[in-house]
Amino acid sequence: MTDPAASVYLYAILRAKTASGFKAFQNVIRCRLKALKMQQIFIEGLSVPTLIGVYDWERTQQTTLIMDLLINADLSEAMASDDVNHTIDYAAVAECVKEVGASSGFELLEALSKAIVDSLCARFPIQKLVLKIEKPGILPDAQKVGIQVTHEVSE
Ligand SMILES: Nc1nc2c(c(=O)[nH]1)N=C([C@H](O)[C@@H](O)CO)CN2
Repeated sequence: MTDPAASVYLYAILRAKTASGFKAFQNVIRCRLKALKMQQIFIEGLSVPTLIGVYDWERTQQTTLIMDLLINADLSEAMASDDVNHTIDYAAVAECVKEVGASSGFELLEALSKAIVDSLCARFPIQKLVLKIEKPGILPDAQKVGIQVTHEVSE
């Protein structure tokens, strides 16, 4: 148990005399531990130039995609140490995504998303990743089209 406050709650449970008191304290602990796991890093509106598209006219030059990333990770060590080496550096994440974009030439956003997810999860201690990829100005009656994928890393 990484949270020092959790031991306080545990002590409180041991002191709880009634069944309802015990349950209430159990719920406090559950909420507290859940909240501690809900640590996220995000990047919004990342421009990623890449060769992408099904049709010939899309493959004559790179398209700039816009990506949002939401990463669940354990940030508690960096919270305590204030050291960037103890967390997932979002600048490094952005660089990794741009590298995949620059070096790939997929037809589908789906295939590109898999390459990005694989690359990020291989390099960073990610628990869960939500990746949204937007392709602006493609359909005449839509501002943007795109996909969103969620990847959970099993323990
Ligand atoms: N689900 C998807 N549908 C489409 C994609 C895609 O990547 N995923 N791509 C295209 C074309 O490349 C589009 O950009 C131009 O029509 C079509 N549909």
